[in-house]
Amino acid sequence: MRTAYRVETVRAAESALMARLPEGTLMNRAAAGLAAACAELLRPGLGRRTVARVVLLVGGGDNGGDALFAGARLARRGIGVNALLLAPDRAHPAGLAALRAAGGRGLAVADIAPGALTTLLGRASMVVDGITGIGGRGGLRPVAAELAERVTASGAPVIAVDLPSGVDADTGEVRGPVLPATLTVTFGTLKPGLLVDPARQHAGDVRLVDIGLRPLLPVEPDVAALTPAEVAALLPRPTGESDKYRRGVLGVAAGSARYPGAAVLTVGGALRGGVGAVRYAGPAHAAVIARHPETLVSPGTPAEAGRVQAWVAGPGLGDHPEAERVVNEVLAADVPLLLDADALRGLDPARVRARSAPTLLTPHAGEAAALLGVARERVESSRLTSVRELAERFGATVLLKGSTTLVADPAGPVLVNETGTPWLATAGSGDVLSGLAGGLLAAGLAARDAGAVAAHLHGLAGHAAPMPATASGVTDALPTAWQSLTG
Ligand SMILES: NC(=O)C1=CN([C@@H]2O[C@H](COP(=O)(O)OP(=O)(O)OC[C@H]3O[C@@H](n4cnc5c(N)ncnc54)[C@H](OP(=O)(O)O)[C@@H]3O)[C@@H](O)[C@H]2O)[C@@H](O)CC1
Ligand SMILES: Nc1ncnc2c1ncn2[C@@H]1O[C@H](COP(=O)(O)OP(=O)(O)O)[C@@H](O)[C@H]1O
Ligand SMILES: [K+]
Repeated sequence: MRTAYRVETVRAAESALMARLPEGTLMNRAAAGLAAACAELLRPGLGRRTVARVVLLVGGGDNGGDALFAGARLARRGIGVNALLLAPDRAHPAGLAALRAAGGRGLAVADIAPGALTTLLGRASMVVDGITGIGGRGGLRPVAAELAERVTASGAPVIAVDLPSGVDADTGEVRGPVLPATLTVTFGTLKPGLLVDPARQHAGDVRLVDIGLRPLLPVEPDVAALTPAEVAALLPRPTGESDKYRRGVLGVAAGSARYPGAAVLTVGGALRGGVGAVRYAGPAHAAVIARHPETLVSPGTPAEAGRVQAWVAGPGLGDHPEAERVVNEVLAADVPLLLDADALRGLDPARVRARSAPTLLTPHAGEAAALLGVARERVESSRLTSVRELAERFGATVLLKGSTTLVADPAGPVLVNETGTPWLATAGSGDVLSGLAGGLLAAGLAARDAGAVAAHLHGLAGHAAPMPATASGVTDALPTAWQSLTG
């Protein structure tokens, strides 16, 4: 797993580690990793014998200290380094002394004329952002924000130290001005904000520098991303003893006379979720059988459909009374259940909490907002907080779809999917995801794993589908995605 820890945990681990090591060791390790990353990016320029010039943005904390010590290392290699000090009286004293001793310059931002600043930034091969790291509070303050704007306008590549300045390390929220980076060099461990949008979008590529923190971090992270190998290990595979019933049967209650396509797409995803069979129950049975002849179809409701190991309900059900009956029946079934789309409308947390079998809810931001009684924008800006709140409120696993797909249980780490692509934002692709995750539930995966594995495969299929991707194209690309994981 790629793991991320919140600031409080990082600080506790850092203090425990610092107590065992000579003063300055951790900052020295951080600065060495940062300088190496900068030098690597500068190398092509140096090869053409252009003069490399680096500008450091230095805040009043240790994030600025990292930048200054890294700048000193670069200056010792003959690179021109200018440090712009936002709080000159609080700039890391040892870091500033090291930079000056190595031939670099420290300048108070307030003392630089606007024209001189434009020239400095215009000539910079790169800008190193050491304004704030894990000590940053809220969006950048006015002086830092103005400087950030000038840097962005200059077009110079920005290397963020630990985090892009202005983002919330713990939640991935961005509440005000921020300095977007080309590359973020982070220390000891990833922070949740480097994995979760909108902050993640500002981090560029992320490189983790080992400073020896890992053994001091708790086993359980706050946020994690499954690696491809971990996803591959979770994929259900038939064995010699398997038959179609033992592999799992998924029931699908989706689609309506008005939306038959939702049934077709959900079943399509379900058939590629590693189950032995898919039962479809509902009014779109003719459309389903026409497209997927391997489906066991019936026109009735879930209670009449026969035995299944899990249910998926919701996509395209519509909002008529029959849809309500369908949702009531699957809520009463004592097997794992995935509820999406129309099945989420007005869903009562008490009814979900009362279930003894696992429940997986898969809202997009609008559906999540309705369930939480907040505005959609609040969910989009606070994805991590929102998914945790929903999981807690419903006592269920929640997969929040969108620019970063997150899967949360009421307790424990939130899983983030890293394979997604905005091409998946196409009508019906969520239906495919529901079927796929439902298939994995029926095959025996825990709700959290089913959600995370489905999101991973769905993202890979989104990349593999012919452009521009359609929901049917994503469905058809799922075997390619599956095979890319299993070799
Ligand atoms: N601990 C360790 O072992 C290691 C830590 N390491 C490094 O230390 C970093 C943490 O350092 P830190 O704790 O000093 O906080 P930091 O991120 O520099 O921010 C505080 C400064 O920012 C300012 N400021 C705050 N908000 C602001 C805003 N919105 N807009 C503008 N300014 C704002 C704030 O001002 P103040 O509120 O005090 O007025 C203060 O000056 C960490 O990310 C990593 O890089 C590495 O060396 C590895 C070892
Ligand atoms: N900006 C985005 N980046 C990556 N994935 C996205 C983005 N927007 C939507 N998606 C994905 O596209 C799918 C859309 O699902 P959903 O909103 O339920 O649409 P529909 O109801 O039309 O099927 C989800 O898997 C979601 O995570
Ligand atoms: K920073």
